[in-house]
This record gives sequence, C-alpha cells and structure tokens, in this order.
Amino acid sequence: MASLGSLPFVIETKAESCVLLHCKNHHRPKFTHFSYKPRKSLEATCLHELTCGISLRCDGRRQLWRIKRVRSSDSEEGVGDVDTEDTLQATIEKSKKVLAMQRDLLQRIAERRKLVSSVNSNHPDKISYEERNDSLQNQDVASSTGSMEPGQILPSEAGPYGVDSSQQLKKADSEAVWSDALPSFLSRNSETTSVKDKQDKDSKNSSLLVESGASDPVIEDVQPPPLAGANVMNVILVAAECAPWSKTGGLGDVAGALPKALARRGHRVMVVAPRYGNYAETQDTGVRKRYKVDGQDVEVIYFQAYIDGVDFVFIECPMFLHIENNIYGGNRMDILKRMILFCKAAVEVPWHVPCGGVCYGDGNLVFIANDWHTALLPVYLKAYYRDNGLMKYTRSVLVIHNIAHQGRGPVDDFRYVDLPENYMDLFRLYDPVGGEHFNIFAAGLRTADRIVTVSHGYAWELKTSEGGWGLHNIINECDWKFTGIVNGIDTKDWNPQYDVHLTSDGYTNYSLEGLQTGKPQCKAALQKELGLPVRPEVPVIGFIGRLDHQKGVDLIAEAVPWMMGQDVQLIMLGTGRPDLEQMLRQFENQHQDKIRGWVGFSVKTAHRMTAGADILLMPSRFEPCGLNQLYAMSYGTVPVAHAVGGLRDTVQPFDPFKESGLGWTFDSADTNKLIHALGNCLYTYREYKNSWEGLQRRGMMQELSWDHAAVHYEEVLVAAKYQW
Ligand SMILES: Nc1ncnc2c1ncn2[C@@H]1O[C@H](COP(=O)(O)OP(=O)(O)O[C@H]2O[C@H](CO)[C@@H](O)[C@H](O)[C@H]2O)[C@@H](O)[C@H]1O
Repeated sequence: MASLGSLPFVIETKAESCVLLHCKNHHRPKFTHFSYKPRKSLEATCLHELTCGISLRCDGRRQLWRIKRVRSSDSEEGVGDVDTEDTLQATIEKSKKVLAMQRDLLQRIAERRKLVSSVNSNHPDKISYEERNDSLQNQDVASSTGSMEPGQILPSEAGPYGVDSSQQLKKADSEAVWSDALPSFLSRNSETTSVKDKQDKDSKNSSLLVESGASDPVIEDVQPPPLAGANVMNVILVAAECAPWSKTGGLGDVAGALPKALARRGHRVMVVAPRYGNYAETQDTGVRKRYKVDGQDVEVIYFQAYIDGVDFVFIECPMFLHIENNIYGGNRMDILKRMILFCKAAVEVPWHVPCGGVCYGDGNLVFIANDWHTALLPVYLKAYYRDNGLMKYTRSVLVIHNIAHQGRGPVDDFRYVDLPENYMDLFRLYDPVGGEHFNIFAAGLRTADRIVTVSHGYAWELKTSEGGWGLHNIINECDWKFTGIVNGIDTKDWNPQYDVHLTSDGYTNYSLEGLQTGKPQCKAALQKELGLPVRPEVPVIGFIGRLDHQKGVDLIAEAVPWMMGQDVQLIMLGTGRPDLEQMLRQFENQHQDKIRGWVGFSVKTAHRMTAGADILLMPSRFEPCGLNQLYAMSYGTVPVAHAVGGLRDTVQPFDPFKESGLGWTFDSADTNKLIHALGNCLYTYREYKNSWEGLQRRGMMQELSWDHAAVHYEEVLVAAKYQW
C-alpha cells in the first residue's frame, strides 16, 4: 500500500516493471519509483501534501497501470481491487477534507483581519520609526504585565519590526497569497490557489487510470519515506558565509553541507546568507524589503537557488556586495550594521521569499543561527515577533563554532540593535577582560531555544573559565539546552574518489582500494606543482588554516629548526595575521628545497594538499571541532594534533600494541610536545610501513558524513520545537 499524505493508495500491477508516482501539484515535482512484481501491493510514501494530485507513468511498455485511492480508515485487506465507486468515494472524502481545511483557513483569515483592523484603528497607517519603537516598547511592557492579548500583532509595515501582517492579509484578500503569513502546514497546502482551484485540481485527481507507454522513459529519482518521519519540519540555517559561494573557514563548509544532510532526512531546508558577489546560479526573486539600520532605511533584494534539495537564499544589498574576500572586514560598527541588517532580513525570509513558489511560513519552523554574526536572530525572533504573538511556532537554535569572536562592544552599542530597553540585560556582560560591555553572543545564547556546539570536547571546555572566554557562566546557566554534536564532512566535495581538484595536473582520484598507487601519485603531483623535489620516500607534512593564535602556527614555527634537521618537506597554506604570513614566506625563502609557505586562500590547493601530504599538523590551541583533520583522515593523511576540543574527540591516538588509532596527539600546546608527537609519527612512517597503512586505512574507513550529525541536529530541532 502506498500512501499520499494521509491518504493511502493501492497500486495494482499486471506485469513486472516499474512506475513512477508523480505528484503534479507540488511546486517541485517529486517522483517515487517502485519496482514491483505482478499483482502485488506496494509500500511507499509520498512526501507531498494531502492535496497533491498524482499520475502514473510506466517505463515504456504498453501496460495499463491502475491506482486506487481508498479512505485512510480503510484496512489494507479491503482494497485489493480496482473499484471505480470506491475511487469516487475516496475523491469525495478528500474533497470534503479540502473544503473543511479551506473553511478553517478562511475563518482564520477573517479572525486575523478583525484583529488587524482593530489594531489599525488604534494606530495610524504610517507610523514613524520612533513611534514604532515606542509602540514596541509599550507593548512589550504591556505584554510583561499581562495586559497584552495573546496573538496580538504589531501594527507595522515591513520595517524595523518587519511584520506586515496587515499588509499580508490585505494582499491576501486580492491575491490570495496569504499562505506566507500562515503556519507552513497550512501555507503549503494552500499554496497560492483559490478554493475553486483546489476543487478543480481535486476533481482532476480523481482520474487515476493512466495508460502507460505514452509517457517519457523513466528517470529514476528514488525517494524513500522521509527519514525524519513525523519530525519533518522546516529548517532555515542562517550564516554569514556559505560554501562554495563564500568561505573563510569551517563555518562556510558547515553552512554548505549540514543543510543538505537535513534535507536528505526529509526536512524542507533553506540556507540564508549574504550575497557578497554575483552568484551565477541564483535568481532574483523580485522580493524587495526595507529594514532600518542605524536609523536609515536599507533595501535588500532576495536571490534564490535550489541545489541538492536545499533552497539557498541570498540577501543582496550594497553593504554586502563585493566583500567576499573580506567578509568580516571593516571597523566594528561596519560589521555590526551588516549583521543587524542580515539578521533583520533573514528572520522574515520565511514570510517573504517564495521558494519554488511557496513561502516556508512560520509554523513548524526552526532557525539555526551560527556564531555571533547571527546571534541577533534569536533575539529579534523573540523581541519583534514571539513576544508579540507572532511566529508562535518558530524556534531558534544557536550553534557555537568559535567562542573567541563574540560581537563585543561598549554598552552604548545597544542603541544600534533597535530593541526595547528591557532587552539590554541580555547583552550586558561583565568580565575581567572586557569589563562591563555589550555582547551579542551572550544575548543570542540567552535567547535561543537550544544551543549546540560542534564537538563534545568543546562543549565541556566552553563551560570552563579558560574555554568559555567570558561566556562560561552563561553557558553553564544554559546547560539544560546545550549540547555538543561533532561536525560531519561533505563526502561529495571532500572525497578522494570524486574530488574534482584531483583530475588534472598529474593528480588522480583514489579510493581505499587504490590508496597505494593513487595517493603516491597525488604526492608526486603536489611536490611537482609546488616545485619541491619529487621524492616518494620523504614524508610531506601539511598545515592548512587561518594564521592566528588559535591554530598554533607559532608552535610550528618554533618546531621548524628541528624539522629542518629531518628529511621532510613542509607545506603550509594560510592567510591571516600579517606577521605570520610574513613568517611563512620567510621559511620558504630560507628552506627552498624543503618548505613551501603559500599565503592565500585556495580551495584547490587545500584539496590537493590533503590528498598529497602524508601528515597533517593541527597544533591548535583550541579547536571547537576542526574539519581539516576529518578531511585528512578520509584522504589517508595522518593527523598530528593537539588533543583539544574536537581534535580530542576525533583523533584517537595510535596504539602500536593494538594497532589501533588514527593519528598522534599531544596534550598541551607546547612545541616540545608537538616535536615529540611528530617524531613518533615520522618514525612510524619510516620504520613501520604496515602500521602506517593501517592508520591510513582506519582513517579512510570512518563514516564521517553529515548524515550521522544530522540525526543529532534533528533531535535538537525537535527539542526546540517543543520548547515553550
Ligand atoms: N588558506 C586556505 N585556503 C583554502 N582553504 C582554507 C584555508 N584556510 C582554511 N581553509 C579551509 O577552511 C576550513 C577550516 O575549517 P576548520 O574547521 O578547520 O576551522 P575554522 O577555525 O575556520 O572553523 C571554526 O568552525 C568550524 C566549523 O564548525 C570548526 O570545525 C572549527 O573548529 C572552528 O574553529 C577548511 O575547509 C579548510 O580547508
């Protein structure tokens, strides 16, 4: 038995073959593919809506396929044969349901309209920014003293407080686009059609007898039932960077990959990021909105692309354009204003941006904000909307990728974020370093429904005064909603078997089976490309990362004299602190035949180094998760890392007696300890080839994909959803 939404279907077949169920009404057609034996009922679930129409197509043979619709209450046994009366009955039942749903929707609209007009009658149509501010503050006070009605909404046009319920409802009247403002399960069912359209479509759906052979050949797109099952929800990940469009480090990788894994579990997933450049894949949605930033109205344009099951929405405005190489550049105020604008515009995306024709809506929705740059989003969600009876079913999760950057400023910065006075306490923080100050990360952590960080080790460290960078007390207070989930990797982008950067210049793709030939070929290609002596026996040591205090580049620098006494080659790729960049260049100049210091950001080189190096150094002082060691291991490159944060979680130390483990770790950020670990590593590389290969193989055989982490994220999203 197959089921479409809550309506089950039986597919009856007469010959062995395969068919496709095609949900025509869905804005983005999805297919379910069945292989089957003659006269057998089939199990399948359509991901689409209750109201989707379907048609059957077969694989080219001239067979007559039949599909029968039955009532959801029917038992399986009673539905074996095709019966037009039953089909008709099922259609009538379905029509009734649709009509009931539409009635319910119309009633809700009427109620909302009443509410809006009563609010409008108390407020002039156009109120100034300051008036809105007062109004918000007053309502906030009213709310907290209990005089505000539940569900009461703000009387604004899309502006600093963004919610334009009245506008939306007026528009709904004429254009029937009210789905934007409704909970998503209603919005999507309603799409943008009228009741009559629905009925028309419904009646069309009753003709379910399809002759095969006339249609296109089968193009398979296997869609099993959603892995998330009943937990399927709408998820919007908001981040300041998103690979491949924008990336300064690991956050970009996560924003580009985690959403795809969540989508694979059946969630409807969107990523919202600034549009820093002219991204070819994206289309102008035609949606333009204005938001207040530092008293100025700033217009944003929403662009959109649908890739690998994920809606990518990019927010364009002159503040973002052409800074892709300097995303976090500019002075403190510039960055703050960009992030304020970004968060204000992002939180309203589910209302304004129709992805595939249909907005996400604010029901059954969870935002995933990332780091301090988007930590204002949970605050705006609460202050502008949820405190005012809007977005009642929307939740937020804040992910900590790096606590070292917090959006700190003087207390006076509070005036830029356009929030009611009583919100100041969320931002206020005192610590011995910053004194009393304004802290955006603090406010986000306090406001989000759930907090995640990117490994268990880092989750523990964040609660200590050394690891929490002044936010440990807040994190300890929030322990009940705080969890660690180790990052995954994008196994499409970062996979030696398919890596697009290994297809030219002498490099080659390789898998576990081809490790012994493929990896040496990549090593030779890397040595050649960088102008180092092409010597297969010499260990190539790599470092990739931001050149800053976190990554422990200075520890490598201190170890360079020792390393140069060894027969090794060292390749370092990074950008960051000018003094460390200069140091890289200097090392290369001093040791032309042994060191390459590549100052720059090159994704291609990072991939090629990961494939061609034997060893990856990660002496990070702190490392929330670390992706490079995960990439390295999956390419058969052995990590030598400081056992901290996610590195401790993911690099199990080599045990020569048990022939277990994945690399070498050292327990404090100390040059001698680095040298000791690297020394053992080099000794094993040279003297114990089998052990070395074992290390490589164990690394490559790990399941490091995002699919695993996505299950844990889903648990957090569900917990957030039921958080009141
Ligand atoms: N010069 C360069 N050229 C090309 N590519 C370069 C590069 N420098 C860095 N990269 C790439 O940027 C990414 C860095 O990711 P990491 O997770 O190692 O660190 P980052 O500190 O940025 O991320 C933070 O967020 C991530 C994600 O949660 C955490 O894993 C991490 O611990 C935390 O510090 C990798 O994809 C790496 O290849």
